[in-house]
Amino acid sequence: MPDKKGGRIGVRGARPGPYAEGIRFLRERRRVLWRLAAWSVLESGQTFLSGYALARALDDGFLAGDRGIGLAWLGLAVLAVALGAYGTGRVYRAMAALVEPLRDALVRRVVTHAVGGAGGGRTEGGRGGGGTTAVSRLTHQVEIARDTFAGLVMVSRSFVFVAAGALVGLFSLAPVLLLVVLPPLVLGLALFLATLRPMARRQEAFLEADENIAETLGAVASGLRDITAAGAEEPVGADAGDRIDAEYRAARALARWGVVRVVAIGVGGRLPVVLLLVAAPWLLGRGVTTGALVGALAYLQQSLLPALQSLMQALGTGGSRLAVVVRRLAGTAPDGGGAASDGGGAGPALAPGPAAVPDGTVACPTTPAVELRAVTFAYGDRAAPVVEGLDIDVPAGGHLAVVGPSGIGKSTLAGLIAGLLEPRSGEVRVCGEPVRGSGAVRAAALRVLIPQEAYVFSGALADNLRYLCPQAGPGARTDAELTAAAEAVGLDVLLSRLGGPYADVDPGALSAGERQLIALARAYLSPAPVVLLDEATCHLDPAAEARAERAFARRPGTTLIVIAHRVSSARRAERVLVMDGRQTVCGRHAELLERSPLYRDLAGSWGGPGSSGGPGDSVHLLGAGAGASDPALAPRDADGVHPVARPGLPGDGGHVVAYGPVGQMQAAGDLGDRGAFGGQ
Ligand SMILES: Nc1ncnc2c1ncn2[C@@H]1O[C@H](COP(=O)(O)OP(=O)(O)OP(=O)(O)O)[C@@H](O)[C@H]1O
Repeated sequence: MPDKKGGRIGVRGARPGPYAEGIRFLRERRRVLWRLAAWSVLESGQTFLSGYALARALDDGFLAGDRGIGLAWLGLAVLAVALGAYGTGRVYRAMAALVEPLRDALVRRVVTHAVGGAGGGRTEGGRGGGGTTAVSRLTHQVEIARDTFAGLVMVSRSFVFVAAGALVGLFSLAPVLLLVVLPPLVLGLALFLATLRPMARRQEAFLEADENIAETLGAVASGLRDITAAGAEEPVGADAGDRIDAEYRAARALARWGVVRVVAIGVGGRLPVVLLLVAAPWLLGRGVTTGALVGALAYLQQSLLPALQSLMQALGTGGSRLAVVVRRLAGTAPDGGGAASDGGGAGPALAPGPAAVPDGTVACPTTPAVELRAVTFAYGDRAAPVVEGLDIDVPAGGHLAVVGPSGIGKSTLAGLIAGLLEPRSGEVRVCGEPVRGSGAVRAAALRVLIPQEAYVFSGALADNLRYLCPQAGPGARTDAELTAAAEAVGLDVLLSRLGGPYADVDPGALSAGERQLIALARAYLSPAPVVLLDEATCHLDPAAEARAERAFARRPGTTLIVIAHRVSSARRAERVLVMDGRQTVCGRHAELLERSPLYRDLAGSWGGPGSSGGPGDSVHLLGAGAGASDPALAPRDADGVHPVARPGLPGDGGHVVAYGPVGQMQAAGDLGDRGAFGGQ
């Protein structure tokens, strides 16, 4: 909305939108447009004569017994066709003068933006591969935009001039013909125009659904090992099925509007013919000649109907495609954002969002890095929930250990965070991205899950290690980085023994622990900032496990969640989540030893009580209703620093475990007969 000073509220000084730019582009090329129009008149002359000459040839020539006149009129029509063809050739030349500058302008913008983006810190120091890929992808889109734009201009122009030629011809033959032809033609056109907007929206929805499928299947194909390892075939299959269903629905909605469009073509293109035939006696009675009737039919069948069909086809599909492509290009999002910003063809290299930190690991742009909100999950509709009403916040850079008896749901929790399992209710986010639905692919790129079963494939060790890294651009790993990662997680001995990163590995010849080390180094090298280790070190000895975990804890920008099977793992973590159904609690190791009988038992069975908490560690065991009255929690809640008690959790089964910033514990519960640890 323009404001009183003539600017635009909120966008003063901003770049004009793509459509405004399009209009300006055309205005600046008025001369080319006039040239186009002038040559198009030759085409309309041909249309005019196609009916008029036929009518005259019949009425004044063949029906009047004068073949010479008849043939002369037909000859004139043929001459007009030749002239029209010449005009069409000139139209193409004028068209080049219109569309090539458009292409140049779009390419200039894309390249400028990509180069600027590379300099703006969105690519990792010195690596330009992602920029090259993005530019190549976008210049391809520019070609699509140019071709589609050219097609639209050609077809719209052709319709206007053909319609003008035909209508002038009908009027010249007998004005009363327009009475029969014009109403259905106008009605059909109006109906078609009314379908444009809704159909464009459906078309975009369909394209988006289609891209979502491609994206999901791409992610599934590249993550098959993870999916199999985590036993997530069913939910992943269900997710892909949902997307296929969504595309099916989008296709049906599009098809419904397609029916309206067919009706529009019928009304605008076919109905005039029928009406002309039905009204023939009436028209003949009003002085319309046989030749004029045949000429009118020729106008309808040979000129108007094909022009109308081409227009509808071009505007219907090409218009929507152009709108999508132009919006992406105008957004100058090298990922091809816009409708497909949820991954539609977006390469990770220049994707908007998290910035790359120096070592190529993506930094979480948000904290908490992992959020669970009132998450309830069960394996099956009638099964008892494994996780119920769970809230967890793990701050970016945090280190959480998850412990609990066998079968309590630790791997399930890892699967939920990784987005492999779909909660019955609640929401899971990684670095602010929902792990299911629209943000799933982005979230998947932000986390890496290493399960207990380490998969190593036959081939070069380097290929195994780079398996989760992009080939080029940010996150692509040099040989030196491979060696450094191997050193960090404790794979260095094996690496030397095998003969370097390019030595072949035979998975069968490796021990379970060695395979785990390779999987750990692979996760270490991935650009994902959130690392989930689901008993991924269980085959390592305690010292090797400690070395690997410490490596991840020190890895820049990393949020580490370890499903622990040794007390030493829990002791190393900043916080420990003790999964115990409704008695799930979270706290420091020392606090939990004091407060959680289960944790004490686990620690005991693991072989010792471990260390005690340091000074300043304190614990709030919250009994029924304590959340509201606990003085330690009330001010935080009031300040909105952290959500605490959640009375709205489903049923009475909810519990809240909130893991605040490092060095600060925040927790409370919707307690009832349950408890949660909190401390600060
Ligand atoms: N794919 C599945 N289908 C049905 N039930 C499952 C599935 N995976 C796990 N469960 C059940 O869910 C519950 C939690 O299992 P989960 O593997 O998450 O526990 P866990 O704490 O990781 O166990 P462990 O320490 O033994 O690995 C168990 O009762 C388990 O039998």
